[in-house]
Amino acid sequence: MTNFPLLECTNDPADVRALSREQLGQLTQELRGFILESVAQTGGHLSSNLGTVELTVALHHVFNTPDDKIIWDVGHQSYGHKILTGRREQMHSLRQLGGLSGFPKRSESVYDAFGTAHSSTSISAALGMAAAARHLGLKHRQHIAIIGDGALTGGMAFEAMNNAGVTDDINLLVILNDNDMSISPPVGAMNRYLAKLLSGDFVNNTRDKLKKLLKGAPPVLEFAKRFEEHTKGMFVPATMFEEFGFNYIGPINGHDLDSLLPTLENLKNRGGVQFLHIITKKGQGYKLAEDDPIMYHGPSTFNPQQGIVASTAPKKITFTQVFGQWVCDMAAADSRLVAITPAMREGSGLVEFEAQYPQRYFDVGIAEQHSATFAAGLACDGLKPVLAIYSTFLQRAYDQVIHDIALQNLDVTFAIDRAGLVGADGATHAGVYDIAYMRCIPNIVIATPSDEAETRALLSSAYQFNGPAAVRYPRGSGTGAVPATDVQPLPVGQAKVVRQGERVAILAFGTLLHPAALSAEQHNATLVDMRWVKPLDGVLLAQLAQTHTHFVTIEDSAKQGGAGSAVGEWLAAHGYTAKILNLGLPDQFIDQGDYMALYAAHGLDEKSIASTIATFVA
Ligand SMILES: Cc1ncc(C[n+]2csc(CCOP(=O)(O)OP(=O)(O)O)c2C)c(N)n1
Ligand SMILES: CC(=O)[C@@H](O)[C@H](O)COP(=O)(O)O
Ligand SMILES: [Mg+2]
Repeated sequence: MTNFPLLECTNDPADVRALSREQLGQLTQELRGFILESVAQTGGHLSSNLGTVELTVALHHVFNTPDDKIIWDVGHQSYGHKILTGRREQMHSLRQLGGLSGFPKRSESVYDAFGTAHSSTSISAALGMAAAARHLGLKHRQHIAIIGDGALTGGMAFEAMNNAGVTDDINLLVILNDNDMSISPPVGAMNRYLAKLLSGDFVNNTRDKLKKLLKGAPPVLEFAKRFEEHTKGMFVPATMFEEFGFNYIGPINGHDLDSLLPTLENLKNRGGVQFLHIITKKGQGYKLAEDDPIMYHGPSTFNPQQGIVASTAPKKITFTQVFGQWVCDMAAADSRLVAITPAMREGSGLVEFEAQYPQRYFDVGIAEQHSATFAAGLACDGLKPVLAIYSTFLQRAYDQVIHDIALQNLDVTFAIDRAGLVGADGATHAGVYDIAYMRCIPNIVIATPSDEAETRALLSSAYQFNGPAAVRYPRGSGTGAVPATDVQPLPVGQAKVVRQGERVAILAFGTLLHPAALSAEQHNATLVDMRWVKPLDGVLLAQLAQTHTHFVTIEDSAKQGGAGSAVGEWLAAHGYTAKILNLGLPDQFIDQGDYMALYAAHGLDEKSIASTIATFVA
């Protein structure tokens, strides 16, 4: 690693507060260089972090952290903050087992005022803290929420602003980090509105008039004065943020310390609800990331000199790609199909679909609740919406799934990606609750394919099912089973006996079928690819219960309330008394790490499964 002389002496925000203006400039350069080299070695969220370097330095210089509270929305841009708050030397462990989390985490540092990772929570949390400070008489404490233009598309941000704008006697500063990007290009009317604030009528007019007014003033003062109440009132039309009750300031250049520092100093002592709009560039300072912020949003390891080089080695197709291919093929076969993503076009495999079917593609922004009810609305008119959504983000739309879709038995297909553990993103992104939270909902059917080929077929089954239907599949690839090219479905609620044995029945839900196969051989057990959590294959279960004494269930999701619980309930309800062992994830949050290692640590690799089953059947 390069030497970073000033950064290496900066161990605490108190050190940042002590730096001169000139040193702060040097610190931003070193911090940016360190982030690039460090993320290149570990992988992680690069572009967003490069874009918030100046803001991070300015915030820690101006505010009195950790007493003042900084809340990073999503938190994928908090690496600079981690580095300046005593975690520089642990950055090599970022997103790895036992290492630093890729997101702010209260248990990791006193400077991480609030744990984030799911978007659009920062204003609510900061407002809560600000209200608590008022209640506790902590008059001087500052509460700062930093939210991106992508995260601002989330409904919670508006709920919080709606509340904040009428809350008296609090210190709340919302900083909108507007880089005109979500993961993919931003969508929606809010994006258009922000663009309007930056362009033409609004800013140019204002700037020209202010220039005249402030002619001769030194540059720093020019910025500070620009925000004085009397000039603002005279020249700047009210923004929607002002209509919400905020004092709107900006837009200013978020890479220019001479703009950021005086503005933040000015805001620090103002009190009330303030809204600062800064303009930044995702990937700032690293040309490759500036040019392709999507590619550099969350890269794995790479050489910073070369940039990301596409591997030439043959790669297994991922589950996401299976979905991406299927949705295009099914759309070709059925003109009623429309596809929806809440801001995860690339991650959900919808790039090609958008290219082929732009009129049938909907990116609704980071708005999972809305995406579900929007799907419901489409279904009411006979369209067949496919909602592509990560398991962890579907949690956001729970009531919409129940109340707006299932209760009305609407024909919506859920393509649930990132089911199971996801690896480097850790507990915040784990897709391990979906089986438990969905299987209690009437009307819905839920499939758990064991490989890529089955994923495609079960997507067709779910799509053809007339009602809400979900297919959950993991990140990455599986056995490499080549999917068919047709869109033939498998029957709903029918499992597949993979191996016929006796006495012991191993019922696998999803891809853990494969590591369980060894145990089936060892114990001459029956091995079943259950395929469906709901409905369970009752006919097969009854046969097995009459001929087997021991049942083992296995799933890559939370055991409590999961697929194994469903089997246990079924056996009990039908009066069977077979012994049952449920294998799955425990009742605890599982932090980041290599996901194979994490499954092994929780007894879900081939070897551990074999030994647990051996003990159970002995
Ligand atoms: C509820 C939720 N949905 C989706 C995501 C996935 N996600 C992470 S970052 C991101 C884009 C955020 O854009 P923005 O807030 O503008 O930050 P930027 O990446 O531009 O720095 C998305 C969609 C998430 N973290 N949380
Ligand atoms: C911060 C965030 O929520 C996303 O960037 C997420 O990390 C993407 O995950 P995948 O890499 O699995 O698409
Ligand atoms: Mg953005």
